[in-house]
Amino acid sequence: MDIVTAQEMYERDRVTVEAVGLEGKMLMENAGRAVTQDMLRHISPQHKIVILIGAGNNGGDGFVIARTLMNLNYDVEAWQVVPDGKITGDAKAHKEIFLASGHPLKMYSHSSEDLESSLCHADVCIDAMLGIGADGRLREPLAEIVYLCNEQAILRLAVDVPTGVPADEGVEKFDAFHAHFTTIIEAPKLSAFLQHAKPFYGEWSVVEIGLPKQKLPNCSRRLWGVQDVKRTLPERDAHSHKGTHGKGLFVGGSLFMPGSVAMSARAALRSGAGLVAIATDEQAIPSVSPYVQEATFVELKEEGQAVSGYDAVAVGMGLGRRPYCGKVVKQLMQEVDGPLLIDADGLHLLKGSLDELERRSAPTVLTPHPGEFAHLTGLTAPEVLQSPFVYSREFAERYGAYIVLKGPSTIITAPDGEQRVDRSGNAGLAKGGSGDVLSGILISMIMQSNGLMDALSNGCVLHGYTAELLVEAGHSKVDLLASDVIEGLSRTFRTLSS
Ligand SMILES: NC(=O)C1=CN([C@@H]2O[C@H](COP(=O)(O)OP(=O)(O)OC[C@H]3O[C@@H](n4cnc5c(N)ncnc54)[C@H](O)[C@@H]3O)[C@@H](O)[C@H]2O)[C@@H](O)CC1
Ligand SMILES: [K+]
Repeated sequence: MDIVTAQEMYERDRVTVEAVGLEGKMLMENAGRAVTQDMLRHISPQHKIVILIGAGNNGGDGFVIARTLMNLNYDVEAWQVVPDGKITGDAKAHKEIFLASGHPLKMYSHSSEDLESSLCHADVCIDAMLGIGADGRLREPLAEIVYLCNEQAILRLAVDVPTGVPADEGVEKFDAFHAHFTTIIEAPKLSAFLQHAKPFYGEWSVVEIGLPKQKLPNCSRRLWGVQDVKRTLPERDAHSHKGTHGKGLFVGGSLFMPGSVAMSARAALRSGAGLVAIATDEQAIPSVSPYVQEATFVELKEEGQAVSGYDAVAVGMGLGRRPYCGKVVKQLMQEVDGPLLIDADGLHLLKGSLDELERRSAPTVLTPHPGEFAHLTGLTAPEVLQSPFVYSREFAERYGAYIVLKGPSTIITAPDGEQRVDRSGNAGLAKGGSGDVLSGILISMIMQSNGLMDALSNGCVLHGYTAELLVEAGHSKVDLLASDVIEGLSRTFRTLSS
């Protein structure tokens, strides 16, 4: 499923109207009906419903939704919250159809008392005030109406985008309708994946309104989920041997942080890697080896390691930040001629050798969380969180690297700017060790897949989906450990192949 900016959505509407002749009025009818159908999941015939209708096409959708619900005999009060003169074009046409159908329309005047009393007696409030056309902070009377709605103990449903939420990234502060559920039209907008905007959407679903898929412009962003993994995960060949599934090297771990590299290596094996070697401090080997008995070991040396003969290398997990570790990361960037994944301490140390990153011709994968990405880019973490799509694309293009920007919505970016979003997982993953496990799964996927983007996207979903399955099957989001996710991979692979 594509993920679009407001501009890209307008372009899709334009192409639909111009290239295939589906008129705007017809699209609005489709949109209103599809949204109603979706919202009926949350509405019962006993509910009193208030629908709030704004000036633009989002309001136009509102007229269609109100008419559809009224025709189905639902108890609906439709409120137009802007002056008549502001309603134009397709929205005006649908207002006329609404009125000609004999349905009553209430007008919001300067005093909010009437609307407040209606909201007080309602069970459900549908927000069709503002969609992707929101421009700047909410102006009156919308700001006050949104405040009133958010104050009520009422089920709040939003059409396309909750009023006040910018569709795109880059906006720091806004007031907005706090929806429990949002029905998004055709494609989720960027803000549905931003930490500060996402809560306003509540749970969301997407409805299709008849845009001609074959004619739409290509989109460089898409959502990646379990179905995509099923479609693209390589099958294990019955005639394969351990070499077929790749030999990975994990560089990291230290006397006081032996667990990280151990978990990465074990996660790689659990997700199908054929052979795993670990380069770590000599003193760490006795504590790492019992946890990953299948691994072989090499001693991590200040003067450099032998890096040939591996299909992929990961560095950073539990490596520490001792002065010589920076040299280790630099040496790997210079000498690893296959895929190199840099995580955790490796990312911290990378900051001093970004020129090496730019020089690398083999693929490099960076797996930062927003704090690590902020450190790498010189941005602040709030800046990263406000505009993760644009900043990760800029960095990936500039340095020719793959970026896996981790979070509740993980954004995976290729050097050519292609982006995938994985929103699997749960709060149980917000624990030490999760990143190490993810790195192990990613290395394993990199070694077994043809394309790097599929490998990274599938790895992220496998990690998140495993946490979901574990919480369904008896764990809680509180007790879940990163090591449970490693052991849970067996259930995930079984589920995916059934
Ligand atoms: N053909 C299309 O373009 C379709 C559009 N659809 C709907 O149309 C929406 C987009 O329509 P529009 O482009 O008309 O935009 P909106 O309906 O989001 O709103 C634009 C209007 O809101 C007012 N406004 C903007 N910012 C404001 C603020 N901060 N405070 C108060 N008022 C503000 C403007 O005066 C303008 O009249 C989508 O979200 C979707 O719901 C659907 O009907 C499907 C088809
Ligand atoms: K809305």
